[in-house]
Amino acid sequence: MKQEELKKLVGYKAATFIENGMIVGLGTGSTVKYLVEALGARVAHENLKIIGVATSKRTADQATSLGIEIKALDDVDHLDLTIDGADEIDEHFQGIKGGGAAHLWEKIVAINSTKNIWIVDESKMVKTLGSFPLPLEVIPFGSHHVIHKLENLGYAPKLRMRNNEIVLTDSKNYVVDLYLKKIPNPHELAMQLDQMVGIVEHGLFLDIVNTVIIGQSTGVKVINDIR
Ligand SMILES: O=C(CO)[C@H](O)[C@H](O)COP(=O)(O)O
Repeated sequence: MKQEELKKLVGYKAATFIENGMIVGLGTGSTVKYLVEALGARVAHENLKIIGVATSKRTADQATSLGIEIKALDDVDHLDLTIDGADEIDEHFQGIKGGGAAHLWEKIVAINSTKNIWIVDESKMVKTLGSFPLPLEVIPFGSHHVIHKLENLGYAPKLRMRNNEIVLTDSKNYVVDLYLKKIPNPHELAMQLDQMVGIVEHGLFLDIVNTVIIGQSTGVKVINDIR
């Protein structure tokens, strides 16, 4: 099966985890796009009543266009479940997110959610994190100094650009990707990055996910009760 088909498979599978009455965090990315598509179909044809909280403007726009009610995070008092994609997941189910520049909102939604499900194709499962560049959301003010400090630490930072323009997040911040190759101790790195002024949030999602749905060429694998 092609990667795109695996993304669709897990997106559609994840939509079946959503129950009537739930308040659901909706992630961002090309895999989540299929989840939202499937959820829109359930809302339209099964009279499913849910409220979605989107982790990006892109997801909010897609969900709204399909008739899914979207509320701002501060307009709900809890989230039952959040479903999101990931860029890498290691053997301890720690993850890297932010390939789509949405990890700040994604993390805020995730940590306010009772349960978190990640949906990935099998290429995202790795032994050790770090092949995927680690995204940081960085405040524009003083960002060159932050990048310089990261260079001095040997973290190979690169300001994310697209079509010769600096990429801006939904909060109008920059994204700096760290080309680390390997992250042997994600908790240690997360603590260090948490303490650096100017970095709003990093893409290490540690001890967050409860269920991972993996699209494999042999079918869908669901790993439950991770934590
Ligand atoms: O973290 C994310 C966006 O910030 C995405 O969830 C992650 O990049 C995976 O995206 P895709 O499903 O397109 O591979």
